[in-house]
Amino acid sequence: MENYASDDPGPAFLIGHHESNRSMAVTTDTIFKVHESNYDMLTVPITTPHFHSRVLGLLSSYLSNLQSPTYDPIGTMGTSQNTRPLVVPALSKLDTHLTPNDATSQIVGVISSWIDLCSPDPLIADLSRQVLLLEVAYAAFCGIGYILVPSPKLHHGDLHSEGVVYYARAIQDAINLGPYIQFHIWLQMTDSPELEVDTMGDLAPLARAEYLLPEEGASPKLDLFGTWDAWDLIRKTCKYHTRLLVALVMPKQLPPLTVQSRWHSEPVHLLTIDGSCFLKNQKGYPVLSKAHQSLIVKMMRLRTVPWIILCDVGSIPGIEDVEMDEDEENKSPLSGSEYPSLSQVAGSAKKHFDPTPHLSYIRNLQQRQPARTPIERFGVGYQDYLQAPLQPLTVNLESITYEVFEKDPIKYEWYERAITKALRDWADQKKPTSHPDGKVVLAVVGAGRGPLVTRALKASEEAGVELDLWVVEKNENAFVLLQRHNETTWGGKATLVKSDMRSWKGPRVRRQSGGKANQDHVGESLGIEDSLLYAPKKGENDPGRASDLPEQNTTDLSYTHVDIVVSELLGSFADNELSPECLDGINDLINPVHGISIPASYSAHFTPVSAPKLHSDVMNQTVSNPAAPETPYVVMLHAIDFLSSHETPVNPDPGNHNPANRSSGSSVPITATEFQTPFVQTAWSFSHPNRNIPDQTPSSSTISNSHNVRQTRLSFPAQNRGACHGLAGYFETVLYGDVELSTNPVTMEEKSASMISWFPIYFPLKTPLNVPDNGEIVVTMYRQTDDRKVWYEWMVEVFALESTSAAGSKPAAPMMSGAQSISPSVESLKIKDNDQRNQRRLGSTAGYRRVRVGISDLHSSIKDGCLM
Ligand SMILES: C[S@@+](CC[C@H](N)C(=O)[O-])C[C@H]1O[C@@H](n2cnc3c(N)ncnc32)[C@H](O)[C@@H]1O
Repeated sequence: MENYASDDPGPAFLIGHHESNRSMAVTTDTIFKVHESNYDMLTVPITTPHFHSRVLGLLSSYLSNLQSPTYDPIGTMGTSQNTRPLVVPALSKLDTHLTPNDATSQIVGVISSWIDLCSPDPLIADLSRQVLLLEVAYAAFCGIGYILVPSPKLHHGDLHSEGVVYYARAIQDAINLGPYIQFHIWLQMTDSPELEVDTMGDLAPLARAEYLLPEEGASPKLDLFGTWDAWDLIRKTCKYHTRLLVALVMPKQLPPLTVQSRWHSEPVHLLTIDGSCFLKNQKGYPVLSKAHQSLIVKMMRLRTVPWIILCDVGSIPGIEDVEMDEDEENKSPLSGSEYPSLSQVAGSAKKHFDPTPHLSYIRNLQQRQPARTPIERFGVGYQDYLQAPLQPLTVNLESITYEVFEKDPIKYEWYERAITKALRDWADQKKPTSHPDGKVVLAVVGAGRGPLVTRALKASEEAGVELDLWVVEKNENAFVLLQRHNETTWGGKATLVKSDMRSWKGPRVRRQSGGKANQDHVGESLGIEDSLLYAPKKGENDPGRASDLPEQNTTDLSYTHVDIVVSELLGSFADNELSPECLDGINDLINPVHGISIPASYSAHFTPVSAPKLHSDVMNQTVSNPAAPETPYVVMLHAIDFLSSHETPVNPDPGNHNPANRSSGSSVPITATEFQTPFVQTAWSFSHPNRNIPDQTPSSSTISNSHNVRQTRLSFPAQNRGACHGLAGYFETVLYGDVELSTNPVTMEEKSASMISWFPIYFPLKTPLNVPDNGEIVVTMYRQTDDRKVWYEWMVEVFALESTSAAGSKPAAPMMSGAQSISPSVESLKIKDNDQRNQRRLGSTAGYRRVRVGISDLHSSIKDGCLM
């Protein structure tokens, strides 16, 4: 991996400084010093310790005077928890250091960490809610744009996650109160009870005993998805609000990749790294483990690059007193903006003190970001951006759209390879051609601006096989360019036909020689409405055809077959731009014995995903477009999590906090963390020429398209709980022989790495479905047609496994219903699939039964179907 080149500077890191016990007024001068130290921002508590003691005092006097409520005879008082509510008075001068000034734009306000919005004691929860709202209101008044809200407290004695719903409700109020504020919920990656430590002055321990469960001493366990669960509840309560974001704590010990990839799919806008997360290299400099570096690299490639907040890493020079220990005072200098390698340090004679070594390290990490892949560079700005799929059949594409396709470094190269191979095979196998002179009749159908024509001509040269080349395109604007290319680039070697390929009658050839052949004759003789054959004037840049060919009469021309038809009519889900219907239209023109289609076949694939950003965007679009949640979108999927995947990561990083893998220097390459391999399955496929098209009824005015209907029902085991927001769709195609293209993440590297022409497709769900641990997601999908248009229908069911015997052990994978589970590319899953099918034949798995716990609507894109 190279580092970023100067023409690809990579994402800029914005880095902030957080001090847990900061209590000072922030002025423009403070911010000046922050910038001077190379930080970009500062966190500031919204209120002071004075406010904290005022609230504690209020609570204490309230509790000491508390009398039990007098219950009325019909018990209405029993339904009210706060019979005499405790009201926190508005902030006073001493309660906050914040004041509206120019500095506020560089500040992240921090909500008091001593509150407990989740407390089972309604008094504490309500007091905390009031503190939150007072602080938010004041921050909003001051013009603060970003707020950090301490995480919900998940453990209260033996109660677990009970109060998250109160927290969520309070956050909803806060969002409404600060209409210009972005709220960052400060979350650990996993729910680890020992990370929830109460400190002096916290409200949590003040919860009254009657609201807590008697502790039975069962020690709470680590729950890998516990904090994600809490986040899911909060954001659902707040209806996926676009101003509700995650501030994610980088833990000292990183959790499994399944957990990391889940957070990567969430709106993480702040990444907080505590001083304790850093290791020390041999020279005593703070460094991060390789695993931490790789995760940062991965996170920094999100569409919205998260800001990094360094927490408790020492003071900013000039702002607070720098307390140095002797060791630190003797440390070596940083040379320029580069963080020094060990040899640089050893060789440096001049010694300086670096007051912000953690910051210097992160700045150095920024410079060592690996180069972006071609698709990442190509897709900048398009990550997780919903686009309506193209309809090139009914809408004429613009030149710029073709230009974007033509930038693909792989697609055209692979087509050329496929055509060359097909021509060589044709010649080697001495197959008769459809041309009387023995030329192979090749037609590029749907030629656009002609890149495949250029490739066909190159392939002909490479293979040493002569072509009779036909070019069909229905876009009259693109056709102008085809005419120009034929004249200037292709030497008039192509015969151009402006027509919908479905109404083209096929190529024409002379059966006898001796007469005067002229392209004009060919054009006149076609007799196809709205079609045009391009015939350059004699002597006018027309070396190949008009002047060289012997004269003959048009009556000598007759239709012939196409030996090789080359097309690129594929969409992100293979058949969604109606390649099957278009190629059916020329099926009869293809040489019935030896005819070849490039592509020979293509297949659609999908897998269920969690995609909160896409869900939120689709919901927002629904306001103006009710069909939005029933539209398949083309998206460069990025912030998504695959719900069904291999448990073993593709590229496990053993370097997680292993001192042997410590990185100290500027020269060590970093790669982005690779998450697990998804379980992607094949929905259906099409192949051409299609020898099985049923005969059309002569009495019917329309062509029956029922042979292009498809249906599938596939089951996906889901190892970990999550929220299913939709399906990610891909395609694979066999161009010819072993030349294949793929956007399927499982096979793309092997088949067509670096191809950029297609982004995946996303089939949304109107309402997300929650999936339990070790659950099963079953997807039923249809490709439908009414002979005028084509559309998709999709529906998702979620199943949980329920033990039917007290002592049953968990099966390796969920049970199957009527669904298939086949992935041709994933051998291990094939084996699992066979096992499951065998089980299905037997009818049960001992000790377990499937319980449907969720079902989506039957979604249909009929309103936005593709017109045939
Ligand atoms: C995805 S573009 C590919 C263009 C070009 N072959 C390339 O690879 O850059 C598909 C092209 O097929 C054309 N097309 C689609 N359906 C067609 C049809 N039924 N008859 C003729 N052209 C068609 C479109 O106008 C468009 O130019």
